[in-house]
Amino acid sequence: MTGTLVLLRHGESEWNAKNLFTGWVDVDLNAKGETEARRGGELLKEQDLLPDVVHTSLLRRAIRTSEIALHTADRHWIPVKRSWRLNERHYGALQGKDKKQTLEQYGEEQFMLWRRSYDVPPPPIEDGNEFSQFADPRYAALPPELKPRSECLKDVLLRALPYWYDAIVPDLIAGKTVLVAAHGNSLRAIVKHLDQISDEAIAKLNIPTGIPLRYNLDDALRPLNPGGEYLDPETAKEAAAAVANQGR
Ligand SMILES: O=C(O)[C@@H](CO)OP(=O)(O)O
Repeated sequence: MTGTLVLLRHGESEWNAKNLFTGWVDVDLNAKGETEARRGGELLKEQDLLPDVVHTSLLRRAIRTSEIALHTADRHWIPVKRSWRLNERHYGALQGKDKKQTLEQYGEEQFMLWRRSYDVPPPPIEDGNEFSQFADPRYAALPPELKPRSECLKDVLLRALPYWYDAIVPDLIAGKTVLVAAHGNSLRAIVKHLDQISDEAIAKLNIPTGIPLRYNLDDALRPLNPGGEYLDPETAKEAAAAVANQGR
C-alpha cells in the first residue's frame, strides 16, 4: 500500500455563511469555520491519522483551516506546500453574487449548470470587477493563458492534475500520510479523478466543510476504500446535503 490521503475542505467561511459565490475571492473563516477546523484536527488525532506533509491552495480559508487542524493535532511542524492549482474553482462573473438571488434570476437549470455541471463555466469576470484576481500579486508569475477568468469543474481538474502527479503523488509513493486542505470544487475534481466518477454523476457529489475524508490507496493509486471514509460520517452526510441545497 502507498501512503494515506486525507482530504479536508476548509471550515465555513464568511461568504459560505452569507450564501455568496466565492471562488478565488480570498475570504476568511468565520468563528464556526474555526471551530470546524479544530474539530477536524481532533478527529485526525483521535483516529491516529497524523499527517506527515500538508498541501494547500493559496487561499486564506484553506491555509487557516490546515493551520488550526494541524495545531490541534500537534502536527503544526510538518512541511507545507502550497499551489494555486489547489485553489477553489474560479467562479467567474458569479463571484460575490448571492446564490439564492442567482437561482431566482436565472432559474434552476441554468443555476445548476453553472454550479455543478462538469463542463459549463459561468460567464467570465471582467478584469476591473471588484472581485477579480487579475491584479493579485500571488498570481503575478502565472502566464496569462493559465490565469482563469472563470472555470468549470473540467478546467479545475485539468489544472489540478499536474500538481497531483508532480507534488502529491510523490509524497504518497513515499508512504506518507498526506493532508490536502483545499476547497469544495478542487476536492470534487480530485475525488472525480480518484474514484473515476462519470461527468454526469459528479454533479451529485458535495463535500462538507471541515470533516477529514480518508482514502487508502493501492500501489496504482486506486482507492482501496472507494468514495473514501469521512472521519465523522453522520455529520458529513447531513452537511453534504446542506451544501447541495444552497440557494434554496
Ligand atoms: O462559492 C464557492 O466558491 C463554492 C464553494 O463554497 O460554492 P458551490 O458549492 O456553490 O460551488
